[in-house]
Amino acid sequence: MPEFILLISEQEIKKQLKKIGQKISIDYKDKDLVLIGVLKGSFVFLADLTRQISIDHEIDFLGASSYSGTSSTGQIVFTKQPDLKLENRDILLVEDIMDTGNTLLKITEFIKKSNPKSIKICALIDKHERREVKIAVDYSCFSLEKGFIVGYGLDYDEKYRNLPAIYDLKL
Ligand SMILES: O=P(O)(O)OC[C@H]1O[C@H](OP(=O)(O)OP(=O)(O)O)[C@H](O)[C@@H]1O
Ligand code: HPA
Ligand SMILES: [Mg+2]
Repeated sequence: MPEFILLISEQEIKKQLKKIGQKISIDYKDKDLVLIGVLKGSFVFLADLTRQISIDHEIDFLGASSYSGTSSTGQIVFTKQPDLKLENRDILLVEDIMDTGNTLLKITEFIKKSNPKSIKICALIDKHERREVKIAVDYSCFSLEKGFIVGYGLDYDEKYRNLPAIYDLKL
């Protein structure tokens, strides 16, 4: 039976999202902010984060998938492309987790082709142990060293996205 070790509670997530939302609202005041949620994992995080941002902004989605079980296949497949025009706009990529960093590196390179004014990254979890590429998170809600994380949108083979808090999964 899998075990779920609570790492970050619902209350802690709520408190941290309020802070990050306020910071984004200040930093992007007078900018043309577009949040791009990376599906599927970011759907819960994005839904809560957007409601903590007090300035006008638009929302779009991009789909990227590479994990099977607890490891990356190394093949990042784009399952959806953004619909909005991104040229000359201020893009904030919203991700559930940066792990090896390969997904966000590839997405950043892809979005750059649309000639945005700026691109930054907001991640719920910045996890360090398996990092393979040099890429920085601009807005990090929680920093973790290791573990395989589920809940609050994050899955293991498509399950456990519905858990309300953030857990370390022990298989
Ligand atoms: O930094 P990396 O090692 O590339 O890992 C991070 C990516 O992996 C997960 O996506 P996944 O492939 O599981 O797709 P999902 O969002 O649909 O679950 C996660 O949502 C990130 O997009
Ligand atoms: O720790 C993780 N949990 C869930 N999905 C992931 N995708 C990359 N790392 C993880
Ligand atoms: Mg996944």
